[in-house]
Amino acid sequence: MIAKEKVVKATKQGMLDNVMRQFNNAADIIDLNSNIRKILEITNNELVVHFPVKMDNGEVKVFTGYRVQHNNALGPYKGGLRYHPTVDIDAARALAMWMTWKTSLAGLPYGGAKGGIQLDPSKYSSSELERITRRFTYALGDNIGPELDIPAPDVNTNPQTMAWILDTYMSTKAPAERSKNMHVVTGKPLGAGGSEGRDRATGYGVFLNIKFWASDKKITLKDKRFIVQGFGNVGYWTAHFLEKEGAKLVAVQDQFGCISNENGIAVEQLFDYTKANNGSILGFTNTTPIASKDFFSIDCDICIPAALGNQITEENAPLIKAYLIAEGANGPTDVNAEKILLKKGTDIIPDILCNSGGVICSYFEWLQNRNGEIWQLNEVLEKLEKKLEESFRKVIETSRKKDVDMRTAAFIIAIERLELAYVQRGIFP
Ligand SMILES: NC(=O)C1=CN([C@@H]2O[C@H](COP(=O)(O)OP(=O)(O)OC[C@H]3O[C@@H](n4cnc5c(N)ncnc54)[C@H](O)[C@@H]3O)[C@@H](O)[C@H]2O)C=CC1
Ligand SMILES: O=C(O)CCC(=O)C(=O)O
Repeated sequence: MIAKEKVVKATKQGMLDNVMRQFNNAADIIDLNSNIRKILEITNNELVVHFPVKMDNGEVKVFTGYRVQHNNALGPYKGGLRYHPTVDIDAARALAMWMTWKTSLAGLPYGGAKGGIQLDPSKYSSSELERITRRFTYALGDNIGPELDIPAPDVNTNPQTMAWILDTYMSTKAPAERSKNMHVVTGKPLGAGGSEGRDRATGYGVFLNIKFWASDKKITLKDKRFIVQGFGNVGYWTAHFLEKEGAKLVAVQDQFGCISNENGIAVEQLFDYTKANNGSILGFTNTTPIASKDFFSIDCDICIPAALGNQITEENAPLIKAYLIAEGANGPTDVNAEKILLKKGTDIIPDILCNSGGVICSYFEWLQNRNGEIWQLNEVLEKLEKKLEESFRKVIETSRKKDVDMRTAAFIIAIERLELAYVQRGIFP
């Protein structure tokens, strides 16, 4: 049973402080019912687990895992699992809150959750990571479930991780119940109940949002120069679709460093190179290494942060030359940096809209598992585009109607949907 103790308001600087400031800003503008504000500004449930795992050399290590469930007024909790040294309770709280706003904005029947394990996966073998994931799943027990809380991939987790979770979770159920639990996680490999298109869904969604934005501004993406921070699932697929549209990748940053070429970096070749180079972009042909601190000041049209939170700060925001920031990552821009950017006329497609293609496709996977259906790739991508376009239009319209930036508009839509749910249920008329 998860402890029911509710968390106090954000006190630390960082992602939690950021998401709380974003929430309070929108809640003030719509004069959110004070009772509903009390519910939304804290998390429903928080689980912290310490679990032992035997390493390849026989040593036992104890790991710390988290799952924070922020809100489920609109449906089961939903959100990814991150394996990274920066994962802690505040990071999980912040990321869980963003999931609540994201699923609400997308019109999905979900709430928000997030979690993960505090570790550096590059230090462990594949079989160690499998054992860590399986023990974590046992530790989470029935605090996750197909109609309760549905994890998915995030930083340093992938379809394989989801398949281990599925297999472990199913093994705890009676044989006749097992196949009814396929939708306990999404982002699974195709052979293990995954959906066509989930691999590319987040990056495709980032790309589509950029395309909708460009079409709204009556500009074309051909020959536009873009930079990407993070060349993992989200960064790679975003770059893939932008390149297909005729845009030019001029710099990339990952955890190992930063490379640039103003004449363009070939996305598919870079992807193949990273696969053969332990995931690193460094040393790729025809590129110049540059200092990571200079990444955001590179001359370009579009900047796509697709790695970790709080990357665009008060320090580097004034140096950014891009006129559009498309947030592939969750929480990449801190609130003070955003003020600087908006003041100088930079547009920002906010994370809860820009990267929502992933969770929308997860919803499609969940529906397919639940209903015993298998959809074709084109069907998935068409449905995804339709949903994303609806969200984008709503955000643009609200932003114009209320004369607010796109993030504030997105938060207003998300919070108002939750407010309506509480009010209509008669809990807080
Ligand atoms: N995978 C998904 O479907 C979704 C992911 N996101 C968000 O997108 C972001 C990236 O996630 P994924 O692509 O799934 O992760 P990933 O694990 O596939 O890739 C992460 C990338 O970020 C780079 N990176 C890590 N630390 C860095 C640093 N300090 N500086 C620069 N680069 C760094 C890594 O080298 C790697 O290229 C995260 O913020 C995640 O929450 C958002 C929605 C859905
Ligand atoms: O696909 C999902 O359920 C959630 C993905 C995620 O963690 C996110 O959107 O940040």
